[in-house]
Amino acid sequence: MLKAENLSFSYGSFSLEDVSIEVKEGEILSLLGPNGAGKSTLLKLMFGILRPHKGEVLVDGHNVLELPVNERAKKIGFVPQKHHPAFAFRAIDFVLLGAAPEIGLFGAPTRKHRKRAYKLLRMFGLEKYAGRPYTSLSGGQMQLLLIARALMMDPRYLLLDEPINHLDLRNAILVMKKIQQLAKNGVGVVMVLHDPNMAALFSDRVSIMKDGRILQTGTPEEILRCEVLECAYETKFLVVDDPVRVVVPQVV
Ligand SMILES: Nc1ncnc2c1ncn2[C@@H]1O[C@H](COP(=O)(O)OP(=O)(O)OP(=O)(O)O)[C@@H](O)[C@H]1O
Repeated sequence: MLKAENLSFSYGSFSLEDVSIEVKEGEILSLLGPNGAGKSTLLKLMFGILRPHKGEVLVDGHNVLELPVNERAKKIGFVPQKHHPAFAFRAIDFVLLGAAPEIGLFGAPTRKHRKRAYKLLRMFGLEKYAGRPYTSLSGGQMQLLLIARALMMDPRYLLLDEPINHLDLRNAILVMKKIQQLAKNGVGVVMVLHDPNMAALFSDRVSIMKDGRILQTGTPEEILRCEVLECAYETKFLVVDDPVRVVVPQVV
């Protein structure tokens, strides 16, 4: 279980207050909420990049801040929202960067690391791009590569910040299906999404945030309702349930 318990944190004028969420192995939890609600901040707290002023993050019972980097990387993988590589790594070398906590600053990847990196490229259908510069890949391919990099240490939990941002629908579905497959293989996933319909299709549970707080957590059916969405986004919505739940903003 990856568990954030009563987290509080602030950056000057913004504060996250008393936030608790948890995800089990094999479960997908989506985080929704308007811009600036604190979703990315919550993921960074869960990964241990930020230190909460109050509360703690426990991964399988261990405080995430007390784990050595190498141990934490075996537990949690993180895919950040923005990525600007310093230079044009080849796709295979970019994936190998995910093993850095194990390799260390002065070490070199072993045969085992290379084998795993190629296996991940194959898993995402990217093996033919292994030698291509990361920066020459499409948005969807880059997103898959970022996820592959986060999987190098075979983590039990994956934190994904807007994994389908900027992707067309075909690539978005491709990435979401890969995430679903990882969850079927036992990985616990927390992902930030902006599209409630993707959350409805691919999540076991949804948490909705506003102003640094969790408004509500529940099944997609419990959360993706007009009252909850209108409270979070201050916009009118239409929710249709046939044949699947569809959320549409009301524009008239
Ligand atoms: N490094 C920082 N220093 C100061 N304020 C920050 C910093 N990072 C984020 N913030 C502020 O904290 C608040 C929450 O930001 P955060 O990125 O967590 O929101 P979010 O819900 O992920 O937003 P979005 O959907 O736009 O990505 C915002 O008001 C943001 O401006």
